[in-house]
Amino acid sequence: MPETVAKIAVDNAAFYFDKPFSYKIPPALREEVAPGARVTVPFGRGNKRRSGLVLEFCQEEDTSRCKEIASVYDRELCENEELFKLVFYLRETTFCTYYDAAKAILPAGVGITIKEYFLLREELLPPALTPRQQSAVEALRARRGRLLCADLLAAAGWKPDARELRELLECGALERDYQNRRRYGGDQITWAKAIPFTGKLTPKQKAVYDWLCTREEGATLKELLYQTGVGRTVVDNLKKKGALALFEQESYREVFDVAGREDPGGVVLTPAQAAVYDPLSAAMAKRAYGCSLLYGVTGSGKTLVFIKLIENALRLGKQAILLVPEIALTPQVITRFKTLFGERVAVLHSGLSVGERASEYRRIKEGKADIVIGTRSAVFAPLRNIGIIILDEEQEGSYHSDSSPKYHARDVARFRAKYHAAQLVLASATPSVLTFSAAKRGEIALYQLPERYSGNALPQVELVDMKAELASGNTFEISRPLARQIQLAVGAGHQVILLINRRGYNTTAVCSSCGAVARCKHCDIPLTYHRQNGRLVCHYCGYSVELTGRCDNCGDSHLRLLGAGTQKVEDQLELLFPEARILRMDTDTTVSKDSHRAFLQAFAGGEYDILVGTQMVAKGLDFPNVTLVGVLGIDHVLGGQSYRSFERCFSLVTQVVGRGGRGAQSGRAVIQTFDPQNRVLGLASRQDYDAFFAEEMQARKYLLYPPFCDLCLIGLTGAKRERCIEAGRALMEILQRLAQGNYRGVPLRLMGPTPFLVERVSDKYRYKIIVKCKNNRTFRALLREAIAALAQQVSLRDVAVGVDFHPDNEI
Ligand SMILES: Nc1ncnc2c1ncn2[C@@H]1O[C@H](COP(=O)(O)OP(=O)(O)OP(=O)(O)O)[C@@H](O)[C@H]1O
Ligand SMILES: [Zn+2]
Repeated sequence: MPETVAKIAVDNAAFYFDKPFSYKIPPALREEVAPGARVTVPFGRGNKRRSGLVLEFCQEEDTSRCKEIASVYDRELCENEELFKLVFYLRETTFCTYYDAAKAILPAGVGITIKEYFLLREELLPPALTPRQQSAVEALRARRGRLLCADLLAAAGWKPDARELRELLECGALERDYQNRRRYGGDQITWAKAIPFTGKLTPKQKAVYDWLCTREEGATLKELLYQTGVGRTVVDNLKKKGALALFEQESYREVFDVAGREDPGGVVLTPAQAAVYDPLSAAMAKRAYGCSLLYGVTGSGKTLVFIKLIENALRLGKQAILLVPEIALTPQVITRFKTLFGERVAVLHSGLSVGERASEYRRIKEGKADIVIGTRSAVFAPLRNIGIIILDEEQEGSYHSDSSPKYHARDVARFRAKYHAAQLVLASATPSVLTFSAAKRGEIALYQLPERYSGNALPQVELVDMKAELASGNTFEISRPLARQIQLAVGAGHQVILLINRRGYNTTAVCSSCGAVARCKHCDIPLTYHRQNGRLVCHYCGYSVELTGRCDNCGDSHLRLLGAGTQKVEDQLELLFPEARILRMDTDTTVSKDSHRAFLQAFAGGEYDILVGTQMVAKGLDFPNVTLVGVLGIDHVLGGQSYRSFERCFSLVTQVVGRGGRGAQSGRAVIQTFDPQNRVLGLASRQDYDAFFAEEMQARKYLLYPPFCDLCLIGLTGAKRERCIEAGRALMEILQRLAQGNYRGVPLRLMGPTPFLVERVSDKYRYKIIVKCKNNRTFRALLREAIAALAQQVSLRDVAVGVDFHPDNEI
């Protein structure tokens, strides 16, 4: 008799092993188990519990070797056919596992962790026990016969595969037991507070304790670790000694309420804006999929068009998703939309606590919200009846996920818009070359807003030659022309935004005796000095050391700080403009969740004259009183290694220049560079996107880059460099063989293996093979086959293989 089994993909699989396993469905779970359900199953020889995703039901003749599903913990995807289909789409197009795809689609916090215990069965204990078995049994008895796996191993001094442990399991005296724990309730953040203490402390513990004593009300654990540079264990040991207390506290709320209300009907579009709105709203009413690019200069009122389009969607009984590239942008946008649409707006982004996200998710699922605003992952919002999806600043790199699944929000949005027969609108003042070329070829519709709403011209841009500044004796980060403009603007009661393209006080520490740069122990990257905690910090892995001035390379005490960061510029501004009120915003000052909103509100309210910040101040913000924008450190972007460096530089300059002159007064911008003759900067300062686009297309055609081909990066990661290279060479050979065999005729260019720009991160070596290709089903089949063939070579299994179809930083 054939029996129905569930095909299940498990968590923690390498993607070439990610094939469904058959499991029997116990009668008690018949009702609950369905395709899309997340379940726990016994897996492998030890029958350890794993999470898994039910893909489908099947009839099988011989089920004698099938195990049974243990429990069901989540049915989210059973109830949503579209999102379940998205799992398969993500796996096919991004080379992730089924389970990772499901994890990305469902909100964080819906997941579970599985805790593993041992149970003692006294009656089955063998008569004679070894000393270690004896201590294990005693430890179990002390806990009424049930102990966490790890604790039992520690008590007995066993490794997980110890023979003495296996004996007890085999005779049944020990039994494994599992408990699912929902990772919920993340609204809490952990705080630490010093307790009067006189006992002995290690030097590290003492340093932490002394720092904490300076904080009367305590500090968040995160800040404590940042400021003192120690690991969590030091803190835990202090707690054990009774020198500090850890406690949980409710975090701030980011899903805030807004005071006023405004009727969206009161928003009146200009004729130019209406010319964009009319055809798009007509298309929405027709209920057919469409994709368009809204190319509108900074300050042209794209947001107003979004508002009206979304209002129209609601009128048609439909729903909307608005994606923005940065958390920093959400407060302004959310305030605007909440004022207009109130409760109908839900917010989803990574800055929310797990609890907040779960509650917003629920509101969306229950149909209490129809407008979802958020960053990349909000594209997965469980709306059932989407009319429009908008990607604001569609060219931004943050729409691509760097961890598995390495999806691009634009692709997911397209999938969803097609499913719902909805409109997909990509908006930008500087569209990506890819999107603009698609619009030019007529593959997607093109709408333009060439004028600012205010009628003002775009700000006038001045390029300042920093070589000349240096030559004339100004060693400050701020050039004299910029300083003069700041003086004028602040004097007139206007506001200024300064963009600095780095964080930290100084970028690097260099030894003036031997010339060595202070580098991270675990990554091939220089450390960055942070003044707030007086430490050199690795921006890749978080490693940090105290800055002593001593060079690790030669031992001399001649370590000097080089380069300029936000903190240093802030200091110099204070010197130059002692009267001005300065606000610095970067990832270090905005660690706490609510600070973005608080800072931006204060700036909007006129509490500050100058806003200094990293990229987070460059985009999307709308402050009518800003008339001057200064750009420092743009040369870093220009000199970037990516084929998109010029595009990024052009976009960044345009965006930041566009923050000025949005209100009644016109704006000005000053860009400091060591390369004032640079063509891209020249085009950017004239805001000539069309000329830039034409040049860029020529270069890309000549050098073969997107849109003239697709890119694919195959990453090889492992603890040993030689193994990565070896695996890379083997994979190259396999790819070449396939391309000359069954896949003859598939367009393909292979390069590599070469190291990543940063070869080692967190003690792992990283190599890459770059493939220029046509990313379609055939190519992906070839790639799958090649990786599966590589996985056959057992000797290379310690190298992890990953695939990225948007490797913009590495090519
Ligand atoms: N139809 C309109 N009615 C009233 N105000 C408008 C209208 N259109 C634009 N504005 C105002 O003009 C300013 C710029 O608009 P908005 O912020 O939407 O520009 P944008 O195109 O999104 O710019 P950016 O690309 O720089 O983000 C805003 O203060 C906005 O309120
Ligand atoms: Zn590091």
